[in-house]
Amino acid sequence: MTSEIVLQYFPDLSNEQREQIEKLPALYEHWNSQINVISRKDIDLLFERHVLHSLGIAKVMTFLPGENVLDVGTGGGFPGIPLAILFPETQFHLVDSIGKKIKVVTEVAAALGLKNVRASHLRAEQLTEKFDFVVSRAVTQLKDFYPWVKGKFNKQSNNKLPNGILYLKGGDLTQEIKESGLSVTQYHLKDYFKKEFFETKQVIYVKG
Ligand SMILES: C[S@@+](CC[C@H](N)C(=O)[O-])C[C@H]1O[C@@H](n2cnc3c(N)ncnc32)[C@H](O)[C@@H]1O
Repeated sequence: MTSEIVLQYFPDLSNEQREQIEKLPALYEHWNSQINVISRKDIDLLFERHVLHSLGIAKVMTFLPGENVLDVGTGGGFPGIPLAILFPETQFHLVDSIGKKIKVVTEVAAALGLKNVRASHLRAEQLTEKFDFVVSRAVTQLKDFYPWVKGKFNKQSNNKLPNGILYLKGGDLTQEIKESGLSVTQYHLKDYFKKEFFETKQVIYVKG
């Protein structure tokens, strides 16, 4: 397994970032054997299906130094860990309602020396802090997700999009978007990544 596919689309990574990315397979193989956070068949495709997919958010948004980003339902750390590697000066708070997943995230972040990651065992609804952006993948439908994070955004926006949600989704989202009643912007990852896996994958942006 090689990190080539990540470097192909993110050629400007520093040596430290490359080293952190290259450490991921061994770390996830180790932790996945104890606590299942990635499906077994996906471990072989870690760079494409998890790391590069998570970094799809970075094709839509460049987080700024000092900004705060929440990853809701991070599981083993996706998309939060790859994004924290890419944006070392942005603060990431990774939360999950299952404690053993947070154990994996905490261990992986420590092994990578990531100083900008905090991981907490809690439900998103319990959070009282405010964030600039909320990221997520594979947690729940937009109509259920939005109320969890509503009102948790800093008022001041400094990026090309106002503070809000950047959610990784796939497949036909027509019904889901309609049911949510939200005004969304869809970014198609096939415009950035030329692999079949990304054919229907999107980043969904919702203003906070
Ligand atoms: C299918 S997993 C996805 C994990 C990760 N985001 C990924 O894409 O690999 C969904 C995760 O969301 C977590 N979750 C579900 N509802 C949640 C909530 N209200 N607050 C925090 N985490 C939640 C679950 O515990 C689970 O780990």
